[in-house]
Amino acid sequence: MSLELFKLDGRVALITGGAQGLGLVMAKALAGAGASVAVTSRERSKAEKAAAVIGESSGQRAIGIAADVTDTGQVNSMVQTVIDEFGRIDILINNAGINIRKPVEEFEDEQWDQVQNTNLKAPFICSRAVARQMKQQRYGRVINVSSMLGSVALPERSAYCSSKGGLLQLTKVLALEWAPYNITVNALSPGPIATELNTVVMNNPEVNNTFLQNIALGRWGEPEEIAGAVIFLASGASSFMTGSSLVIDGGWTAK
Ligand SMILES: NC(=O)C1=CN([C@@H]2O[C@H](COP(=O)(O)OP(=O)(O)OC[C@H]3O[C@@H](n4cnc5c(N)ncnc54)[C@H](O)[C@@H]3O)[C@@H](O)[C@H]2O)C=CC1
Ligand SMILES: O=C(O)C(=O)C[C@H](O)C(=O)CO
Repeated sequence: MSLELFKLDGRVALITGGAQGLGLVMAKALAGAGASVAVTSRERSKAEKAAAVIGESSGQRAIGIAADVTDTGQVNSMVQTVIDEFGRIDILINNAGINIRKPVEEFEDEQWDQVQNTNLKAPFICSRAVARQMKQQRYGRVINVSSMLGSVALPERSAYCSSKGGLLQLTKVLALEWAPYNITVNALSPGPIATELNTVVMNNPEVNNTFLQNIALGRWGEPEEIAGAVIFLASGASSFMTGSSLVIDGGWTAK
């Protein structure tokens, strides 16, 4: 056994929403382990800027692609661009996600749909889009970024918790369907990590305090603290793991 198990030389990774937050950290981590990467954002300039930063810091080839992951046509062309540019696609990280927090009675249908389309439907259509290439290669790693809130509930997060719980189930079904092709499908379930998504929570002293009381380690996670887990799930080190979820929550769910 050696660290070779974690190396990603020659692998090609696609990270949705990879221009900031956890997506950017994961893209940097995979490039640091030897992978070529494609990062996507709805804004071309953001995607290309992130790719330039990743390429510079890792020495690996990195490209930025503009795509809205809720649009099937854009997703299919995003995947085709990766295959045209790199000749293959080994790792898909379904990372793009949003949250809308409000009581159920105040939720509008469009807001519910927006959360479900981004957090649950998009991982479905992105995974479907890479399936043909990964099956041909007889190799693939799909990583769905779910959440601790896929299994733990919090008030005012009806759409978010439902979407992330659904994503854990989608992960299992894809794992079963694609196991015969040597494609593994796993979820990453982070707990509270200090990113833009959580600014509103961190800036509310009362809610922030409740969060800190629930996190056994007593602090928010830093985005870089998920890097090791994503390299594990993307590499040969996790070869016998599929249909599972890796929880990185500072001990919240252990309480
Ligand atoms: N930060 C945290 O505490 C946790 C985050 N997560 C999940 O991690 C993922 C990344 O979140 P963060 O980096 O924290 O948030 P973030 O808000 O910094 O990043 C989310 C990214 O998704 C992109 N995105 C949203 N809708 C999109 C669309 N329709 N098409 C393309 N891109 C789109 C955004 O532009 C942004 O780049 C999300 O799925 C989130 O639910 C899960 C558990 C904990
Ligand atoms: O509490 C919220 O609201 C969040 O958005 C929290 C994180 O995004 C999350 O998924 C924690 O697991």
